[in-house]
Amino acid sequence: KQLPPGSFGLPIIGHSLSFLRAMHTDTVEQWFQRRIKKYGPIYKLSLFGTPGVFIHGQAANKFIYTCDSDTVVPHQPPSFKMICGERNILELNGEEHKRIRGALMSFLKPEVLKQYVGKMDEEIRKHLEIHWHGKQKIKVMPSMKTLTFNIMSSLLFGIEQGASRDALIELIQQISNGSVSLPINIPFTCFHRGLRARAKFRTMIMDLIKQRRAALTNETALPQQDLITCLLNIQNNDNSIILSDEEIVNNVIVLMIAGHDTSSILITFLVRLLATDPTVYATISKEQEEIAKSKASGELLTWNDLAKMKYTWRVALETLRIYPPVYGAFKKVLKDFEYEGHTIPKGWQIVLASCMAHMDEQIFPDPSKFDPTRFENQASIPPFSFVAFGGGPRTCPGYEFARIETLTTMHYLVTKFTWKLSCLDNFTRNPVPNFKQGLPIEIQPK
Ligand code: HEM
Repeated sequence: KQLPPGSFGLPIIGHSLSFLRAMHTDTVEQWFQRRIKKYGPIYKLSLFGTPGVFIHGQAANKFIYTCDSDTVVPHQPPSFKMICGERNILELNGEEHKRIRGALMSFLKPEVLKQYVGKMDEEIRKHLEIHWHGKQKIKVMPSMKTLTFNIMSSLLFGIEQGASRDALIELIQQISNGSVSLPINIPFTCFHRGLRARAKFRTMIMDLIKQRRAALTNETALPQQDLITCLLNIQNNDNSIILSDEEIVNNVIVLMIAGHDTSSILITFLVRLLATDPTVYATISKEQEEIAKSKASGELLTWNDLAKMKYTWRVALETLRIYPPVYGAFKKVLKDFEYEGHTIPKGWQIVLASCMAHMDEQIFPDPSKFDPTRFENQASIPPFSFVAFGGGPRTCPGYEFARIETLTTMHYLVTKFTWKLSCLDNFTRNPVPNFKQGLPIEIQPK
């Protein structure tokens, strides 16, 4: 067998410590590049106790994202399955994955989500009214995390502001921390807290399922009122249910984890960018003010308004190119395969640095330059080279959801406030970007 070049480093520890250090200092790209110089573009390494192969680039993205699920599947830490549940979208493959994904898309597709622009708009205005108006200083990152969490609770579960929602945010935080922790179930560990939070969350969602099922039977709920109602309402051709109640619980947990951290990071980077790039600020401001002028006072944004925010979305995509919330992916090898003349053995993991393609100067000339015009003609960007939302059959199903909440939030921030950075806050990766001080800004109403 022609295994890739490289080394597995220290026994058990492998390269984990220096990799984690690179994540913390957001120097993962340089970390990978040093080894590329030494071993070439494909090399073996050992991370978190598992041998693996590092691959990157547009061709590698295409190969992995479209590889059949008998050969390569997503690889989550063992704690993820124990806390989120066995039947979540990230653990399932092939037909099972398709079924779950199809069910989630029945709510997350644009045709359904477009009805919810007004609801998101209300959540965002309420949030700014409570947390921004009348304030001089804001920590953007925690504020945006609360906002995206609230939007998700309202749209996915129909849980509006109040005690249940506050309880939920705490539980999801514990579940999220526990899902990527060492699976040691003794009091005071993150994992233990995560398991307890999951049990409480499960009870809450099971209660909601009962209520929504009753409302559907009495015809007091609309079929697409929220994600849970939508999932209960869809059926196979023979009228059998598509998702069991347990599957609904498992997948709602994954949606909450996958959805609220990522969008809040994008919005936080946009706020930072607008404070430091006057040209981008002026152009976004003009676009958003024109839309605001076309609305009556208090009128909610619509799907058509979002379609006019073309420049703002290009800026968001360019922000995702340079600062992708999800930098890469770990995958598990189920059977030996050949890649670029190397054998990748069963049992290894693939460390796919998918977003390294964002800095490929053959595809994105002068890649460090912030240039939203790159996204003027999206069709001209080669497939699998802009992968902030992944690619292939597992492309992020939350793209449209993220687009609506990002554009609506930016509309109200730009038309209602001006701001400047309180300090030059840096971020670490953990594994998603996290501003050390939460990105503090000073704001003024417009
Ligand atoms: C800016 C915001 C977002 C970014 C950058 C993002 C990024 C990604 C990426 C890169 C993947 C693929 C990971 C892989 O290949 O291993 C993914 C998958 C996923 N995302 Fe997102 N995401 C965002 C927002 C959302 C939202 C709002 C939701 C839910 C409403 C969501 C739900 C999911 C789910 C369920 C998956 C797994 C899909 C599957 O395995 O079929 N994401 N996301």
